[in-house]
This record gives sequence, C-alpha cells and structure tokens, in this order.
Amino acid sequence: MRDDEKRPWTREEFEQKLREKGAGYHIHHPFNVRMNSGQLNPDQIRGWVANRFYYQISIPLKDAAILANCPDREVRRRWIQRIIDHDGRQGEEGGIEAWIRLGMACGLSREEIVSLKHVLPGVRFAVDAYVNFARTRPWQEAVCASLTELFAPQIHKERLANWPQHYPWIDPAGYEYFRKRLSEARRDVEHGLTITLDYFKTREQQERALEILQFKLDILWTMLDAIQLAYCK
Ligand SMILES: O=C(O)c1cc(C(=O)O)c2c(n1)C(=O)C(=O)c1cc(C(=O)O)[nH]c1-2
Repeated sequence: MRDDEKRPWTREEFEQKLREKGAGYHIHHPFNVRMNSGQLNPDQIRGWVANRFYYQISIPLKDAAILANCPDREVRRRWIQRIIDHDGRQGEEGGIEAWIRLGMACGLSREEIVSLKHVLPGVRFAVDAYVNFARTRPWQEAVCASLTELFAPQIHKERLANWPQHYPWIDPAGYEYFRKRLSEARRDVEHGLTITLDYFKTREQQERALEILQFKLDILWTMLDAIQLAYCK
C-alpha cells in the first residue's frame, strides 16, 4: 500500500466522507420513496408509524447508554438534552408524545401505538441492535452512529412538504414531530460531528467511523425492508 493511502484524511475530507454516506440513507429506500410520493394507503402509513414508534422509544435508551459510558461532564451536559427532547418534561410534551399524536392523526389509537402490538420482529431486532451497540461500544462510537441525523432534516422537510397534499386524511396537527426535529436534529448533529471529527484521528479510525455510520444506515434500511415486506403485498 502506498504511504499516501494511509494518510489520515483532513478534518474537511473526513467530514466529506461521512456526508457522502448520505447516498445510502433510507430516504432512498423504495418504501420511503413510495411513502413520500403519495403511493401508500392508510393502513400502510399506519404500519410505518406504529413500527417507527419502537425506534422513537428506544432513542432515549440509546442516549442514556451513551451518558452512562461517558466520563466527560461537558459532553453529558449537552447530550442529556436529547433525552429531554424525546421524553419531554412538565409542560413540554417531547418527541415520544408528539409521535403518538402523529399516530393518532393517522387514525391509530394511543393504546394501539403504545402496546407495540404492530411492531415487527425485523424492526425490533434492528432497533435493539442500535441500543446494544451504544451499551457495549465506546461512547464516541455510539455518537458516530447517531450521525445519520446529518441526513434527517431533509427527510422531515420532504414529509412536511408532501404529506399534506398526498394524504389529506391525516390531521395536519400530527406533523408537529417533523417540525420539531428540523431544528433539534441540526443542533444535535453539530455536536455529534465535532465529537466524531475529534475522536477518529488515524486513517484506520476514520475508516472505522465510516463503517459505524454504515451500520446505522443498515439499521434504518432494514427497518423499512421489514415494513415493506409486511405491508406491501
Ligand atoms: O424520520 C427519520 O427518518 C429519522 C431518522 C433518524 C436517523 O437518521 O437516525 C432519526 C430520526 N428520524 C429522529 O426523529 C430522531 O429523533 C433521531 C435520533 C437519532 C439518533 O440516532 O440519535 N436518529 C434519529
């Protein structure tokens, strides 16, 4: 191998490599493409929302695992906001409640959503793999895995732009979750990106970071594979 092949990427090059991973984001999954172009029926939309709820309730467990593994007080002070964003607190509903309201706006009942009875085995396995990764790997690796959020604002934006016209039967009050995530994801990803660019220094480590991001992309992709198989006959 030539020497320059082993040279660490500069911060800018490394960030660019991470961003290029967006080509494999679930925004390009056939199920998401159908969902976003108005081709799904109400049962299919409800199936997606009910299954994604399992991801929503697992994100704070994942973030709590990062906190539990992180000895850096300054990082914890910022990271803890993610748990509050999803769990909410007195007077602020939080993302999990907003997701339940999205489900209700789509015609699911609260009981049906929180019972997890629609959650498919493939979705459960994929989401659990993310939580287990955060529990067992160094906290900086779990931070790196969260960087799919680099690509999330675009997917939320597309839903806000397209769903009201494609799915007039959904109560628009349900879209608050997507609106909230636009700003939260931008703030989160800035912090996660700084930690990742600081921690993965050698070329080998940087390549490992790309593999971690791919692992997370695969989790999101696999969830939609399972959902598509179950709801698109
Ligand atoms: O709707 C989506 O497509 C989507 C994707 C992702 C993501 O890329 O992981 C997240 C979210 N939404 C999201 O709402 C969210 O709160 C979130 C947290 C995280 C994370 O890894 O910590 N990803 C995502």
